[in-house]
Amino acid sequence: MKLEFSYDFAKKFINDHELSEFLPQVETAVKYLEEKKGAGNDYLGWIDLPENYDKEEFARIKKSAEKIKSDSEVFVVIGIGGSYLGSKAAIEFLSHTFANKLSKEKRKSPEIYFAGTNISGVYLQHLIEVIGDRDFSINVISKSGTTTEPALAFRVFKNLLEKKYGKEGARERIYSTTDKARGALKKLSDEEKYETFVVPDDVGGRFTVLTAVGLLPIAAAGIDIDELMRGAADAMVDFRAPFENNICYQYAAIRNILHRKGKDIEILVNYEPRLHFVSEWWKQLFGESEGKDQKGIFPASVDFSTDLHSLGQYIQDGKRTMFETVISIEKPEVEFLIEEDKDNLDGLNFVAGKTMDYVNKKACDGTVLAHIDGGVPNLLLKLPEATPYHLGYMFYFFEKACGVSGYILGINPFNQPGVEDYKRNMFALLGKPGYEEEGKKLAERLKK
Ligand SMILES: O=P(O)(O)OC[C@H]1O[C@](O)(CO)[C@@H](O)[C@@H]1O
Repeated sequence: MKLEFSYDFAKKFINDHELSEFLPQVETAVKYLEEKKGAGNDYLGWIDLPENYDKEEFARIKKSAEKIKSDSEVFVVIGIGGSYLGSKAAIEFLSHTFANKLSKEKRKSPEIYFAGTNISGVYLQHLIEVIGDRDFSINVISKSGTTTEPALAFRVFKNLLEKKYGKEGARERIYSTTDKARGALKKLSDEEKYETFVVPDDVGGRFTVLTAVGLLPIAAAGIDIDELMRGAADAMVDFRAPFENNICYQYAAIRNILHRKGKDIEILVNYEPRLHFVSEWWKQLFGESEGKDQKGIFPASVDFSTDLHSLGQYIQDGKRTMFETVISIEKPEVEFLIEEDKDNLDGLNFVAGKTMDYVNKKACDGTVLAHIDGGVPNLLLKLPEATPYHLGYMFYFFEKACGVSGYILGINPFNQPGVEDYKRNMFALLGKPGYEEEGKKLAERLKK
């Protein structure tokens, strides 16, 4: 088993005939995607990426990762949105939970931190303090090269590197991932002769995890990127199957059927902290792809059992506008045994001799049943284990499901016009040349 999908716990909410009646819409969406006939069809490079990628660049990624591992105690990855979430998801999912806190010998790769994901001076200052006087390298990732958050962070770390190692030395420690021909970062990278990797033209930011955008940081974390790609390649083949054997299309269909019944929110649920950033990646993938033209399922996420003690009440009992997709990992990496306590003051001796994972899975089963009883359909995704192969497989599963689902919804899943509005306002308020008039109007509105 590579990944299992079941909608048994949504059947109470969907009549048998609905799925077969929905089939023509799925088939049209798939046709749009595979024949590249739909809106945004110039951004479909991710579809055959697992076999059709730049092998020379892939080898260079591995070589650079080895260099980073050998000459850096700290590696700072600078990027935002699709330029960081894929690698962050993979690194968190596949590494030791406290990797940055392990000794160098145990870690076998640098401490990895992300920057350019916010506009916080406090965050930057604290990260600089964490690096201290240790050797470090950076990977600046930006397709446009002008996104404010990473551009500001890059200024900071580029200066820091140049002060510490001189211009020549810094050049050896700056890895740049950007457009192959255009943009501010490409220009600088060429001038400074940084080791440069490409964000392909036909792959939008949120679909770039299997390009250099995701792969260099993932490889630098000591993760086997061949296995990641192998998983994605298998998914690419498996998810060309007809609907009845294709869990990717089934997932896309079911979420849309539920959406049309008023389930406007999909909550991605996990029971393992290592999945937290997979959810963050998934939220950008679906949110930026589907939320447009005043339509779309709102993608949310929770970390259970933690959030059962906060949002659990709402999910069980609040407005009935949501469904859940639960990801579980079948085989835990660690069998953590619960011991007998002679006083048994907490009354938990009845689980002594069981593993934490056993209890966790019972919490999951119990919650799924409680939530469907409360009117929340549950979809289940079972991942056999936390390996690069299975993650690559799941990344591709979600990417293709997102493309199909977006076309079912009747939007262009591959653009993101809405994210420009806040940027325009921010630039105007900051007094960026060319935005003066707009800036005055906005300042007036803020006074009221
Ligand atoms: O790689 P860039 O150009 O810095 O963009 C980063 C992110 O910003 C967005 O363009 C919008 O905020 C995302 O789609 C993208 O993932």
